[in-house]
Amino acid sequence: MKQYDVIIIGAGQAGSPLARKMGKAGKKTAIIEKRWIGGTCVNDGCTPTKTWVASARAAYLAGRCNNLGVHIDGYSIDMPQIKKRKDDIVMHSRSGNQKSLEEDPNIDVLFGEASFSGHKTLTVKLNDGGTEEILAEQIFINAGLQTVIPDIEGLSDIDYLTSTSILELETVPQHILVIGGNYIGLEFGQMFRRFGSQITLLERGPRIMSHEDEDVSHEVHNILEEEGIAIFTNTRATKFEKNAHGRILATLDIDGRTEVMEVTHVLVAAGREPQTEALKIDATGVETDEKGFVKVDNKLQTNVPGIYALGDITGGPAFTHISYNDFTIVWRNLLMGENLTTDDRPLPYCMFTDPQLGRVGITETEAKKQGINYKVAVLKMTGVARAVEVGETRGLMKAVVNADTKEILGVAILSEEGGEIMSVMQMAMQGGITYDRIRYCVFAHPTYSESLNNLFMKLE
Ligand SMILES: Cc1cc2nc3c(=O)[nH]c(=O)nc-3n(C[C@H](O)[C@H](O)[C@H](O)COP(=O)(O)OP(=O)(O)OC[C@H]3O[C@@H](n4cnc5c(N)ncnc54)[C@H](O)[C@@H]3O)c2cc1C
Ligand SMILES: NC(=O)c1ccc[n+]([C@@H]2O[C@H](COP(=O)([O-])OP(=O)(O)OC[C@H]3O[C@@H](n4cnc5c(N)ncnc54)[C@H](O)[C@@H]3O)[C@@H](O)[C@H]2O)c1
Repeated sequence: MKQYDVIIIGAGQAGSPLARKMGKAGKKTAIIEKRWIGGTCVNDGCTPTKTWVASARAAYLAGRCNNLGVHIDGYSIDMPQIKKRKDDIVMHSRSGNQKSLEEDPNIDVLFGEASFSGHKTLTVKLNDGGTEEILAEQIFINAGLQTVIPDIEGLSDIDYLTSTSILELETVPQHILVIGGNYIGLEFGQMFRRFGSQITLLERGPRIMSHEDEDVSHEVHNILEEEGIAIFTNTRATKFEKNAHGRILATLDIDGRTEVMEVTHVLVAAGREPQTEALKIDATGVETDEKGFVKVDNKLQTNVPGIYALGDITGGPAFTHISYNDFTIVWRNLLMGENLTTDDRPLPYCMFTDPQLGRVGITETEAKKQGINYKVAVLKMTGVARAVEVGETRGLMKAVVNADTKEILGVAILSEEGGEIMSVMQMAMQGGITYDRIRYCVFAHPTYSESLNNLFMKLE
């Protein structure tokens, strides 16, 4: 059995940078990856999807540039080229990541699936064949999530798509039924609508994006419908079958009413679940919750000293920047003697629909629930000079503030580059800048951020 100082399971957004830091610190390190270096974000998450969102936006702009007085004869979608551009960007990132790990003499990269065979021992079923037994005092689990496949009659008999397999398409599907009305369903739904697919989207809850405020989710709903996406809420697919023409017949329960719909493709976007089963984690005594997420304390250590878990597998918010922040906490605590925790870290995120939804802090619903004496400011993008000038007037800016202290508690920016505007607000929130100061802050004209003046003037 080969002994290491450190073993890392999963080369995702926390595992890869942690391996590099451990190797650099002279620790004999093994990193085990069953698929590709870089994990979900680089290979089948953020990077490829945002690359495709950019192509889809180009199509959208081409379709409406007449409004700006620019006439083009028409445009067409070259899906093989769109895919190749995405593949090139992914490969560039993946191979750069892999090279940086393989170049370090202290790091062994093992391609295979890891499972625990004992307290701090692992068996790696190598992708090339054979197995390897390894052990270490310090083990870091960064195994991430996988798509949840709902238990629906006939689903396993049709060739359904997931957020991973859809990225291999070289043709534009005629009609996609999307199951799930949150990040993955909405980003892919809008993107493929812009590539030319007919999109029908099902959400089992009463509205899409159920964790956002109702007015925000309503606005996104309207924007997507305006682009031609059919959205059914309170709806579930109950059965799938193939007809004689090879098309898919989906039986839907739409708010209690049954309807059969013919589609060509089904995209499952109903959530993601932890990849703990294959890890055989029971052998270690590490505790997981009822869904299989690894339980950790605020320094990301499990109940077994020396075994840590980072990123999505802990059940925290499933975002790349959170996984990366987990890495920075563990690395600085263990190698730089710091005493950092996950307590009170901000949670910004951005949904890359167009317009984007940039979000940080609490929603109005949460403020109400917490009994805070709050005030809300809302500014429609039609009232933002920059938005009018560039012709991007869909969406709104919303801020929730503490009425007593003037503290900014949360914002939702649904606008072009909403993620960037949200980040300006995040900096203010972290720096303790209250809304009354932003109201009279001098911003360059005419930028989107300048309209934060007007947003907070709504509170006068
Ligand atoms: C379609 C899509 C779009 C997304 N877009 C965004 C976005 O725009 N912004 C954002 O912040 N987040 C986005 N996310 C979420 C983001 O990708 C994840 O939060 C992030 O990748 C999590 O990183 P991680 O390090 O925790 O896990 P991962 O990146 O999933 O890495 C885990 C790695 O562990 C490996 N592994 C698992 N089990 C084993 C095992 N037993 N043995 C060996 N290896 C194993 C896996 O193969 C994987 O490579 C998106 C996700 C998806 C699916
Ligand atoms: N821009 C981003 O940051 C980004 C983009 C994509 C994914 N992600 C991450 O990936 C994770 C997974 O995203 P997701 O959208 O797949 O999952 P999700 O859990 O966020 O949303 C799934 C949606 O599907 C619905 N649903 C579940 N089962 C259903 C069914 N049988 N029929 C109809 N609707 C059903 C749920 O009510 C929910 O609205 C997210 O938590 C997010 O953190 C982030």
